Amino acid sequence: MRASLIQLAVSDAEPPAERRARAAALVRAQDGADLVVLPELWPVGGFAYDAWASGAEPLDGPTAEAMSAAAKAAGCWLHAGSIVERDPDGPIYNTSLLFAPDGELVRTYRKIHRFGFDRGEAVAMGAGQEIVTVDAGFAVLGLATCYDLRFPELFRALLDGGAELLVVPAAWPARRAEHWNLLARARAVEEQALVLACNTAGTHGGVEQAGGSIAVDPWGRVLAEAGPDEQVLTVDFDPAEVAECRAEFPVHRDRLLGIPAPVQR
Ligand SMILES: O=C(O)CCC(=O)C(=O)O
Repeated sequence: MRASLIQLAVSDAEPPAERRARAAALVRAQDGADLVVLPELWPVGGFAYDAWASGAEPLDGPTAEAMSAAAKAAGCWLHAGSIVERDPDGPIYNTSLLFAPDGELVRTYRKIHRFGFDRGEAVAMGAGQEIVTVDAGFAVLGLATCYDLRFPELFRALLDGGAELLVVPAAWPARRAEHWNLLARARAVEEQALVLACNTAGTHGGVEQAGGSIAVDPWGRVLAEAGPDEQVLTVDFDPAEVAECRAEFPVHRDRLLGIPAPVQR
């Protein structure tokens, strides 16, 4: 299987419609790939908080429409990264979109852990409530977004939901690039899963991005890794390796289920 991680450079200067057209053209060009992944919040300029409310879209809005057509044209699964979703009955959400090769929007995932560091996302967005796994035929995908990477309990829940391939779009700052790389590998080792983690490049909302999109196998080995600038990272992977790794080293068999409450002495 082949994946393309489109590490898009997102800048405050590029008008959203141009960025959307550019992203769609990049997806269409990946016609040899089985799965294409875009990063987090690229349609609204990532960290450009001021653009979130005005850039919010419904699930059949212009980004979903362009990405559906691009997935169909390329004939591949497309994790289109995330948009700011406008829910007519609620708050806005940081929502990932997953399209099948026929262009159907098969699942969405609302980011559960909002980035509370500078309060921006935690104040502006609603929190997702649903753990999302999707059987894509070649593997069961587990969906998470950016800051979620810091919360291993989510990934354990994805494992319990059958996840074999963890897909993580992000807008991860350069300041914590080592965390990004280390956590992507840690999640692969812990869950004995493949990890495809696609970041943005460039600087948006005044925050320089790490790039460094990464593909990791279930043993924690790096299959491919991007540099800091815009690029399409292509990687070949074998979904069967997940079951092989879990059979050869069945660590999940030894899990402590029903962890007792801590005792303070
Ligand atoms: O956890 C981090 O260091 C970055 C998280 C982040 O930028 C996000 O979730 O948007």
